Amino acid sequence: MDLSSFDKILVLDFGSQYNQLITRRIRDFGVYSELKSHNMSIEEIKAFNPKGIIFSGGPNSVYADDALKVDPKIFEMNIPILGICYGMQLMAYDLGGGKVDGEDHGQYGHADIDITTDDADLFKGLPKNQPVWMSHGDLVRKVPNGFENVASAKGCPITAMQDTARKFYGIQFHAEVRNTKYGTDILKNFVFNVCGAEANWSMNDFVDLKIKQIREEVGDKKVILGLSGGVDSSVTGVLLHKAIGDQLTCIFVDHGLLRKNEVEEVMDSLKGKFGLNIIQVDASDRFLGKLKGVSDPEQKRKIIGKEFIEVFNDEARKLKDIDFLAQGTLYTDVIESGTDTAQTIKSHHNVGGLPEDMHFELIEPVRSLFKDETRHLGEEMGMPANLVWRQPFPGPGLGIRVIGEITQEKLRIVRDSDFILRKEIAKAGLDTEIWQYFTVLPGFKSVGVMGDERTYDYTIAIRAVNSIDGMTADFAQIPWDVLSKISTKIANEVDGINRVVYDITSKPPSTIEWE
Ligand SMILES: Nc1ncnc2c1ncn2[C@@H]1O[C@H](COP(=O)(O)OP(=O)(O)OP(=O)(O)O)[C@@H](O)[C@H]1O
Ligand SMILES: O=c1[nH]c(=O)c2[nH+]cn([C@@H]3O[C@H](COP(=O)(O)O)[C@@H](O)[C@H]3O)c2[nH]1
Ligand SMILES: NC(=O)CC[C@H](N)C(=O)O
Ligand SMILES: [Mg+2]
Repeated sequence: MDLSSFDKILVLDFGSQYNQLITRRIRDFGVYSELKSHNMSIEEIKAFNPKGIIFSGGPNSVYADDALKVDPKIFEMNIPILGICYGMQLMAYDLGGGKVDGEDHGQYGHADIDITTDDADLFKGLPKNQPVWMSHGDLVRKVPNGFENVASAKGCPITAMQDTARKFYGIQFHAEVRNTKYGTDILKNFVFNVCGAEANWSMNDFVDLKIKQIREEVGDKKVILGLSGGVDSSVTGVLLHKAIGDQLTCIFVDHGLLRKNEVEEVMDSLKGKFGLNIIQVDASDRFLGKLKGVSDPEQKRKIIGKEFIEVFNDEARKLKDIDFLAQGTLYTDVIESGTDTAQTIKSHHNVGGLPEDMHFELIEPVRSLFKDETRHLGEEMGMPANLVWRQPFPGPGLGIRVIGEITQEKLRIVRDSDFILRKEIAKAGLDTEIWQYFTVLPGFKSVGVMGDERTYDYTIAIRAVNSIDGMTADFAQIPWDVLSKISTKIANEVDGINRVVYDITSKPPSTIEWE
């Protein structure tokens, strides 16, 4: 099996935080799609043989010195092109006769657009007036030669443009985000009606394709996998085992930052299952030793990332002749850690936290997927629901839930309060409904009164969110009576806590974890 048997849509990357969302929406339609650099050569594009090409959004301005470009010959390939935001501006700027500028403008968030013609290919079958999501500072002022303006919005007279003869299209808004009500339909109109693609790809093909790629890459060499018991590394482990069998050894690291009973639970759920061979390493002293006295979140993440690799190195030395390190890295970890074109939000330990002088070659088969896609991949491979739908737990563990310096005392408080929270959430039957929930120790003290005595103790925060892919999230609305029980139990049973607060922020503007 190779890619030539599928219809494909190529997405070219100009640096938007949402670029991979475009490819995954298209994969959701059953059409194979990949994100590639805007620098891709015409020969490489020909070899990929896409049915259509999409230019993503991006932070630059098309008229600036640092603007990212495409080879102009792409416009002569006779392949349909859709430009989104920056992508549309690039077409307007590069195709001749168009005009783009950034004067007195800026539109971020909701907007209502009007489709101004009955013959707008991308909006076939959709309402003439519809809500979209914008995020731009520049505007197309004049459409390029051969194009017509087909939609407008307040403050954005040219919101969509088309040249039906060449099959070139541009939209100023982001069809790939969920806030654009008919975004999926607009992308479908492009993929199926304009490009004529067929839905002939599925997650099952992804499994076959990855197994083939992994076998080619690894050959007869050996691989260790960082296995946390979480969704991403477990799915990666099962996939790798299908591909290379006993050439795989899994390393589960107890870094002293795990949740209560986690070591036993992980070993119970995975040891001897799916053919996985697991080595458990107790490395808590070395992690906690290196973290002593460190309070900066990015520094903590980098120390944890480096120490993980040190542990993997030590284990690889014992096993001998290990060339590859596998991880369950997801696209969210990659984009938030920063790329050539995207900014660093936080260094995920398994990407931005890796040391520069690493001796392993990395194997990360789910690196282009989002959490929900990885879950579907796990289901596709027959993994049980309790594993696939387990809530995410970050690699740096409780280390980024104790804000500032980590001490044993603070770890105990987060661990015990998290345990109570998880128990009560499960009792209330909410554990399969809320995407992720945990407690955070902000590290300040406040005054309380318990048993007629003054206390001066720590505050604990409850963080609970709903999300699909971890890129955006809303705070979960846990019923008051459940919250009330949790609060009472934590204040009564966890020594050192006299106040419980509830985090009611979404992502953005916050992130899910506090560090
Ligand atoms: N305790 C650990 N021991 C070994 N490897 C780990 C550990 N924690 C994290 N990793 C590695 O880091 C990767 C990223 O961690 P992350 O928490 O994002 O994924 P996960 O634990 O596999 O899944 P989930 O997001 O559901 O918790 C993991 O896929 C795994 O390869
Ligand atoms: O393996 C990981 N290593 C990390 O360094 C890391 N930081 C955050 N997370 C998890 O990623 C998702 C998004 O989290 P944020 O909104 O906090 O960035 C949430 O599910 C977080 O729990 C991490 N996972
Ligand atoms: N999201 C985008 O693609 C933005 C494009 C461009 N940087 C602008 O501000 O208009
Ligand atoms: Mg995890």
